[in-house]
Amino acid sequence: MNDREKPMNAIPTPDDGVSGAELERKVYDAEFVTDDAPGRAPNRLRPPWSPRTLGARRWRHAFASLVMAAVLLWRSGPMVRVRSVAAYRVRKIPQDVARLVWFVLRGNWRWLVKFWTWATYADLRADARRARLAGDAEARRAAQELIRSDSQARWAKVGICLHRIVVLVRVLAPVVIVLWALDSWVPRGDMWPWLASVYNGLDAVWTIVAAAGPAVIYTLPVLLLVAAAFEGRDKTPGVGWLVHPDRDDADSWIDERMISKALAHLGISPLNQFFKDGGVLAYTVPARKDGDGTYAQVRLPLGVTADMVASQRPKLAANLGRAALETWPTKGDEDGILDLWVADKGTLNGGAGDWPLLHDGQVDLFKGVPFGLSQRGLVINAPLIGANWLIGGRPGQGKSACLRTILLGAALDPTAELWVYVMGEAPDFEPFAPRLMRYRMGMDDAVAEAALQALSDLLDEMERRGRVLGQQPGRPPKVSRRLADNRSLGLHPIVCAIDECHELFQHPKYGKQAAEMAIRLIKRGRKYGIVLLLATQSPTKDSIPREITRNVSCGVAFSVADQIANDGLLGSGKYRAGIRATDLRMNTDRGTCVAVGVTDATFELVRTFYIPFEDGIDDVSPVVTRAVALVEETGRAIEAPHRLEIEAAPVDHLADINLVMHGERRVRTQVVLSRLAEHNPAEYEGWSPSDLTATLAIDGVRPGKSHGVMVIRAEDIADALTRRDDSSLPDDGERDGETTGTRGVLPAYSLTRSPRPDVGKPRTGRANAAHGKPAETPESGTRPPSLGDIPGSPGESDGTPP
Ligand SMILES: Nc1ncnc2c1ncn2[C@@H]1O[C@H](COP(=O)(O)OP(=O)(O)OP(=O)(O)O)[C@@H](O)[C@H]1O
Repeated sequence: MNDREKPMNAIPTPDDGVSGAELERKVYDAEFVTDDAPGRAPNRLRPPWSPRTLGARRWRHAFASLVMAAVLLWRSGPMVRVRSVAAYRVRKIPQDVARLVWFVLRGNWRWLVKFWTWATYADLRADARRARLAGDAEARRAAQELIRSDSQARWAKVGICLHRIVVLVRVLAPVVIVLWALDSWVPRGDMWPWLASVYNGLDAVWTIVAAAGPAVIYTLPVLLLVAAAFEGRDKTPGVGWLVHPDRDDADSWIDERMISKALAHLGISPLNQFFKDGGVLAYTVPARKDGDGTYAQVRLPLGVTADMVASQRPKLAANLGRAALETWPTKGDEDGILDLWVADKGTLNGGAGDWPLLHDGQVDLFKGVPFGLSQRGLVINAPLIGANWLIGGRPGQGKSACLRTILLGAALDPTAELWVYVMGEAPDFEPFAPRLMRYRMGMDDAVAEAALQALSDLLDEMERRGRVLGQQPGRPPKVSRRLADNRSLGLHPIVCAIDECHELFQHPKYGKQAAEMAIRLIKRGRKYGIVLLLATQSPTKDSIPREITRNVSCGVAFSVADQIANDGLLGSGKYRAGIRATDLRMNTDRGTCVAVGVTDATFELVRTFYIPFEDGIDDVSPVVTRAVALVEETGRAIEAPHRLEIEAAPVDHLADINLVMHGERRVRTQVVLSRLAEHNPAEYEGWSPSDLTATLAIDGVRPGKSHGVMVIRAEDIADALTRRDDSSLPDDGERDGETTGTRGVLPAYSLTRSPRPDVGKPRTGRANAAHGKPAETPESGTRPPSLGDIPGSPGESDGTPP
């Protein structure tokens, strides 16, 4: 390459055939093309790879990153909040200073008043005055006596104090004088070493006291000022002078002033009048951070109820700068107390996150199953034992997913027995099949019939459990973890879930019976570890019996259309009390529900955990596999476990009624019923007056009327008993050998249940098809592995309910 071909900025090398001097000259003549910033003198001599250039670049880069980070920090949420507070405080400085001065003055005045009250017994004197005006001589004498004794006690205390001071001075004075004299006459060097070190220690203490003295003297007035300002602070609720921002800053927090302001603009006349007259709301719980939001409790003024505020929820939310879903005004302990919880802006939009038991963990059903996050951001453990659930909402809002989460938790308790009935074509529970003892899914009658059979079997099981419990030492009133763990008793938890249950209750053939049985189970099964989980799209009074909605302990409502559906799921009056799933937005708030009965709180706004089972994602099956392994590990079986069969002790209703008459001539039927329930809850709890009438009718007794109320007469019962005893004498041809005790038991529910002639007819529902389990069809001579499958138990032979 000749010189002309070389680029201007090429560096000549000795190989180019130039001398060192030429090389140097050429270098000076050349010009480096650098990418330095314009305006800066080009670094002609330093090549871009020189260490100094690289170092400078690194510095520039570091500086740029630093600036970038500072900008990001400046714009971050917490910084914006800090800035807004700081700006707010700066704006308020003059006002705050004036307030502080006022507080200090008022604080001193309050101290003076307090001292005066204390010194002159002003409060007790006022009591005495009031008593005298009221003519209450006793109270006046008591107040005067109190003043006298209090003043004596006060002077006695002063005397004791003075006496102690004198004693102290008497003891200390000689010691101090001796020490002082010794130190004055004897040089330190001549003293015993221990005495010298005592003096050195005293010197050190004195030096510290001398140094700290001035500091204390200077800080004391400041402390006094702070204390006076604190004493003189505004004590009316809702007034905070340090940190409360205005509406502009409402994104960050809510305080009493903002709540009062928001309430003052709801358009509720008595509330408006209250504020107009200068009223100040009393906050029984001042606004405080509560989970992901703010909670406050307000005592409303005369003429205003919490319901009135709840009905203005959208306006209240707007006044507080929140969405309606983020604002929860509800009735407190009384109608006049408003519980208000306001979510931090936007926090409810996030999901609940991963289910805590997704990858590992086990469940104790007696402690509950994690199923969602409360509005306070805490994990809610769904109570199952002793509870029944009704889950509802508009289609596609997360009911089945919620039911699946609860069941999946239940599956992780190896002692739990699970039954699932899906009254529609939905594969939501297919992956559960290996862990389920009973599973039917489909839209045909056979599934409805199987569900009815399940309810009937659960009722039988309930009776059996009642008897087993009755035989245990101490007659425990309900199943406990300890009893459930005792396999020989068969008292383990049974969880029966019915998805789209309205299809069952509205079934033309089985609906009525299913509803009756479900009601009995819900009312009485809780004690016996039997749990019913119902999910429905349609919680109206036609689709779900009123008695069910009234008696379930846990109601869960996803987004619902109206007040009827809301109260059907959560209980009547909930809508009026401000507990409204109607505010949950369809699809936007999918997976979020309003739940009652799941905690001690009046309601919870729950973001439910979601365990996906759709679009090729299946997080459910691995948990089910784990659950099955757990069952196997504990040596249990998914199939019908052994259950202790206790011979049903024959219940003699007539004798029981006679017993609870307590020898009285006439007893009201209602009283008899409550005494019977007390006497034998397993048998009589849930009995209605018509049950009693029907039972008495068997023995020819009819309740009569006395003073307008239905009563049972002791003489009628005694006659019936005599008649019965006579007719059961051995020489009675017809009833030969039959004693009272062997006449069999009339199952409590038989009064409301009629035999089902169709049991045993062909069924066509699908069962566990995906998992290779045999379909439960009568043709194959099998029926669902039911509680009747215990050897020797009734119904084993023909599959007919007892
Ligand atoms: N907790 C949740 N978090 C996030 N998404 C959810 C949650 N629960 C449900 N979803 C979404 O909502 C969809 C519908 O849920 P799901 O099938 O449980 O509704 P559903 O109310 O039972 O509907 P349907 O009444 O039609 O049976 C799910 O496929 C899922 O994508």
